[in-house]
Amino acid sequence: MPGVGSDKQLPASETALSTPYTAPTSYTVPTAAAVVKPTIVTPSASSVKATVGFLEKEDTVVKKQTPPVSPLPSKKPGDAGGLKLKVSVANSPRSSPKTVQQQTNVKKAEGAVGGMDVRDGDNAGREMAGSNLRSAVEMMGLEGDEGTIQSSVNSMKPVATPKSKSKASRLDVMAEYSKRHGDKELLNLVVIGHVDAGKSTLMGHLLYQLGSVNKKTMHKYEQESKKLGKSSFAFAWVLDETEEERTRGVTMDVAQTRFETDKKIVTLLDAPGHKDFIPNMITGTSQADVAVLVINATRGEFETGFDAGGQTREHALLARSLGVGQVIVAVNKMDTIDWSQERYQLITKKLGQFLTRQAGFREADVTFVPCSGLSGENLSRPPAVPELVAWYTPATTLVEQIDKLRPPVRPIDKPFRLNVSDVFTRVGSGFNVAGRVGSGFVQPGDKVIIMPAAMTATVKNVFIDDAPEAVAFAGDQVNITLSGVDMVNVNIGSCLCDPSSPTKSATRIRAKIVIFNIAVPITKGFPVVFHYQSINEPAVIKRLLSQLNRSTGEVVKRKPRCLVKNSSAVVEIELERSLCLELYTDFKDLGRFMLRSGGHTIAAGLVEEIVQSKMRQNGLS
Ligand SMILES: Nc1nc2c(ncn2[C@@H]2O[C@H](COP(=O)(O)OP(=O)(O)OP(=O)(O)O)[C@@H](O)[C@H]2O)c(=O)[nH]1
Repeated sequence: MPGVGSDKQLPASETALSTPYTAPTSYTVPTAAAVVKPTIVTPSASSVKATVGFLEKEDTVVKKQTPPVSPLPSKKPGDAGGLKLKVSVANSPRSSPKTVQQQTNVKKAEGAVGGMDVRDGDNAGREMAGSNLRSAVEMMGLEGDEGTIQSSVNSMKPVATPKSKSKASRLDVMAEYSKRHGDKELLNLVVIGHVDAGKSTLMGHLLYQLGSVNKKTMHKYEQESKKLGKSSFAFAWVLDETEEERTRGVTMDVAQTRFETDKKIVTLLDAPGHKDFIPNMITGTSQADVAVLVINATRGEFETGFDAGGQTREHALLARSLGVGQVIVAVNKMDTIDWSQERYQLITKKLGQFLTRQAGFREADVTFVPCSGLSGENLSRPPAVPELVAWYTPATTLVEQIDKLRPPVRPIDKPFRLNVSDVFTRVGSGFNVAGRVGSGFVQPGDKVIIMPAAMTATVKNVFIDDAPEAVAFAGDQVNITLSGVDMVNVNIGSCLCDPSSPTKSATRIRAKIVIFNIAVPITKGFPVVFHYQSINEPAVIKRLLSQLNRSTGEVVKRKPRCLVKNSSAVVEIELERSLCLELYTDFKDLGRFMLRSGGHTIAAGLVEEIVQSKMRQNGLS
């Protein structure tokens, strides 16, 4: 079958490094039609406990750029859901689809850290999945066991910060919040997995089965993909929208859309699997509550994805480190192995051990589903293939598993934060920003401070899925019309925040990090790429302050000379330019970051302290 199991490689010319840094952008196609209103859920005490600290986060970039000016493209008939958004870390104007070159600029940034080419990774980490990783993950408060999670994060419990009183007086926010808490729960779900595992096909087919894509559009995709000799990618085209993605059969950006099940309204983020686009995958995953990890069950292909160099482990570890607490493993392409129970059991056993023992997921938060994205078996309808029905009992479909996922706690009682993922003008409403509300809530009429420019602006309108709203809460993807500030003061990566509690802008931070399975130890001056939300920024590990016991977090050595694989430490990191960052103790979901080097993820970290802050440097304000 075409495409099955092929390891898609991009031509070298397209992955070559040439420019040192790219700012993120996003691509939004809101529409008045088929608007799906999100429902915010107040989780039960048990779900709160089980999801300590695992909340979605926001895009941030600190890079001066000319804001693109473009009207919003209109929705195409048959597009899934009411909103389709491409989230990426490339620097194209928001209204243009990403090109391979733009996408690979991310990699260029990594290769050019500190003026040093670290692409080949000779001095960088190789594999994340070390045998001792579990204890490292535990130290980060990511331990699967609930009790241990609690004790691990006790020392860094978020501090409740007061919400803006002026806002609360204008609208009974909690009443509004409860009103929106309808029957359906809102979930942000990222689809991850090794390249070619079938992520886009699986989700495209699911969207089709759920009626989010009409027959006419699907027929069009079938015809057009056939013409290109890529008929097996027809369902993937639902999510892979750009010409480059379709002709190459490679997802490059994170595609965002929505679908509804009986119990959930799901914001779906389809992440790229190719290793060149890990920064984009991080962007998407940092906004997710839960994940579907897609596995290619084909003989030899599961092994390739799971073994050293495959993205299965890296994606799972990244997701866990970025706060995703629940994962559904979709064991896909079961049709290629004749629905073999034996093979399914082998895969679920190996992955189950890895996810719970090394990646730090709780056993109860890992579920498995056998399916075929291509044939549509066991996605939204109970299986009918006799070979599967024979042993898969009781049968649970992918949608039923999604319905069982718990929504996270939305930090609406925290000060307002929105990291800007897009800046644009809109016909009829003027200057807009897009992004996800990271914490708190926002209403038309609110005054906000834009950081790091430190400018005040007024919120004129708040839109969710292109419909005006009286208030938007943490977790909502919004477009906000601003007035009282010049557009040049707002960039992708700027943070809109509550004037009574503005965000911090950092150039140097103290952070607790867990180091993955790196090949070369980290020493003072080690260049890294700092990934925070949707941005990536060159940085340097300036000081190694202490090495920690991976299990207890106690200091075992002060001022170590180097940090080896699978260890944990407190370090000082200097950022090339200032970033709007949050402390993990204040905003647990906004205080996490990843470090990469040489194209590999080498560590996950928590921001403990802003050591140095520069508000106006490098033309950022
Ligand atoms: N036989 C079979 N082929 C599948 C199945 N799911 C996907 N494929 C094929 O696998 C190939 C890759 O599918 P995609 O959906 O593009 O995979 P992906 O994981 O989204 O790829 P990237 O995002 O680029 O990593 C296509 O040729 C699909 O038709 C399946 O369940 N069975």
